[in-house]
Amino acid sequence: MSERGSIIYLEGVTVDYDGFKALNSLNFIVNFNELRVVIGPNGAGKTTLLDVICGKVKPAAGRVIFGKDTDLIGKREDDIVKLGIGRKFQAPSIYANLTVWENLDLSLKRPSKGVFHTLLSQSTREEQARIHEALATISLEGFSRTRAGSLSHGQKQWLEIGMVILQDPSLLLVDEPVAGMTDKETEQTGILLQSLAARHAIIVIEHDMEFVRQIARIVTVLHEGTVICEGTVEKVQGDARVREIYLGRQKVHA
Ligand SMILES: Nc1ncnc2c1ncn2[C@@H]1O[C@H](COP(=O)(O)OP(=O)(O)OP(=O)(O)O)[C@@H](O)[C@H]1O
Repeated sequence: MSERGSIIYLEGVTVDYDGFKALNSLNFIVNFNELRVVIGPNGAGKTTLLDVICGKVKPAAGRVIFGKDTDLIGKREDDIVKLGIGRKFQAPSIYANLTVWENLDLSLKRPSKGVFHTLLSQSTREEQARIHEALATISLEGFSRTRAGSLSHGQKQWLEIGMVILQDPSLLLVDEPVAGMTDKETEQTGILLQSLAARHAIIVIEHDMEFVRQIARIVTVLHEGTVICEGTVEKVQGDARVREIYLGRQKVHA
C-alpha cells in the first residue's frame, strides 16, 4: 500500500435510521501517518463514523475507500480487520484472568487456532520480540506476568491498545481513550498515541478538550452527521459555528 495520499476516504456517506440521518452526505479524509481527532456534541455521528469504517454499519449512500482503491462498502467486519483497520473500543475487551503477556500473545496476527491452542504453543523468537516491543510502547514492561484484571483502568486501556497494534493495522480507530483516566494516565495516553502515529494513521474520537489540545494536529468537528469545521485546535475553538453548537452543552475551551 502506498504511503502517500489518503488512508481512508469517505465521500457522500449517509447513514439513515428510519429517516433520521446519523451521517448526512459526509465527506471525510485522513492521510497516512495522520493523528486525527474527531469531536462533536452528543449524537453528532462520531461513533457512527467509526462504525461505517469498520463495517459495523452499512451506509445508505456514499463511498468508503481504504488506501489507494479498496472499497469497504459491503465488506464484513473481520475482513476489514484483515485489510488493516483496527478498533479500540471504549470499554477494554481484555482477558481479565490471563496475564498481560498472554493477552498480547493472543492478539498477535497469526492464523487463529483458538485461545487454548495459542497459549499452549510456544511463540517464536520474532513473536516474543514483538511482544516485548509492544510492552515497551504501552509502558507495561514490568507487568508482563500481572493478571490483566488487576491492572489500573488506564493500564487496561493501554493493554488493549497494545493488543490492537500487534495486529499491525495501517489505520487505528480509537473511541474516547481517556474516559475515566487520571490526569497522569491521560497525559501518558496522549504521548502513546502520538508515538503510534509515526507508524499508523489514527482517528481518535474525544470529548475531553484538554486532551484534544495535547494531541491534536487537525481536528474535525461533526454536527448532525456532517463536518462543520476542520483545522487546527485554534481554528476550531475560534469558529463561530462551533462555539454556537457547543454553547449550553459543553465548553470547547477549557
Ligand atoms: N442503531 C440506531 N438506531 C437508531 N438511531 C441510532 C442508532 N445508532 C445511533 N443512532 C442515532 O444516530 C445519532 C448519532 O449517533 P452516534 O452514536 O454516532 O453519535 P455520537 O456523536 O457518537 O454521540 P456520543 O458523543 O453521544 O457518543 C444519534 O442521534 C443516535 O441516537
